[in-house]
Amino acid sequence: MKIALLGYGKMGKIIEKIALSRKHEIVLTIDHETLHDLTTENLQKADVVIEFTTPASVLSNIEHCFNANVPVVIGTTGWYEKLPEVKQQCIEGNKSLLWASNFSVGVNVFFYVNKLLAKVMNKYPYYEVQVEEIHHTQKMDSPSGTAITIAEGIINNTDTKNEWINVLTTDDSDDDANVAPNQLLIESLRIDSVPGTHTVIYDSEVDSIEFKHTAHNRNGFALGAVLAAEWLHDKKGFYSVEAMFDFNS
Ligand SMILES: NC(=O)C1=CN([C@@H]2O[C@H](COP(=O)(O)OP(=O)(O)OC[C@H]3O[C@@H](n4cnc5c(N)ncnc54)[C@H](O)[C@@H]3O)[C@@H](O)[C@H]2O)C=CC1
Ligand SMILES: O=C(O)C1=N[C@H](C(=O)O)C[C@H](O)C1
Repeated sequence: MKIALLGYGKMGKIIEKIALSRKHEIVLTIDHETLHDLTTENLQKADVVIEFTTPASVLSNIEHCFNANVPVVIGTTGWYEKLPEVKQQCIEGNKSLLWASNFSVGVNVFFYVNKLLAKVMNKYPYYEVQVEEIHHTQKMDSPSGTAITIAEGIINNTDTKNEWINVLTTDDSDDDANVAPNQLLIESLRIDSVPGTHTVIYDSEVDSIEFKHTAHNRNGFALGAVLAAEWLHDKKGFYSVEAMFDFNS
């Protein structure tokens, strides 16, 4: 497959390596210094685009891909309030887009089990639930996209929580956040070069249950993004990565 990479930072560079190892060809690479090459003509040299950039640039990148009529896999986080609008544009225009807050197999298994766990814990409301995420200090958005997906998995499967709130800290201090009973707290920590750690904690007076995913590096995210591009390139429509990881079959 011919792949265009939008974003050539930490993720773009690993995606390139994995795509080449799977015998794909990189026909276009764009970062903030080569934006002049981001043209419809250049995008149309690719069978599929993989986009890992910034919350500020993702929407215009999606528009470029839709205009060029090239399927696009979106890894960028921090723009999800626009998902309904983008979905509508994609479906009405008969375009192709797949997005994921996290492409790794391990995290997608975690998403699946998180929902089952939330259903079970809903029977025991004396456990208070919260989500913690830890990422490197260069991360632009908080909470992480992954933490939002985890929080939505809990909210949709519990009677006590109907919205999440976020508290961002740069140290491990134990300041108590002001959280209403209907709110699910997402605590975000930014530490050194952590690739991504997510924990769901159910705490009661007598015990705690912790469910945790730790990324050791970024290779799992990158492989998942290439697998998503292979899955999407001949399809039309708007997909989340759940369509690719069908754990029910
Ligand atoms: N969904 C997933 O599995 C994962 C998502 N991410 C997300 O991917 C995004 C990128 O992450 P990193 O690669 O770590 O960031 P990074 O900061 O290392 O790289 C971002 C790249 O985007 C480029 N860029 C900036 N503006 C651009 C534009 N208008 N067009 C094209 N490129 C542009 C920059 O030059 C840079 O090369 C973040 O939003 C992050 O949260 C990161 C890892 C996994
Ligand atoms: O910015 C990152 O690095 C990551 N971003 C994604 C997110 O916001 O969830 C996925 C992963 O955790 C790494």
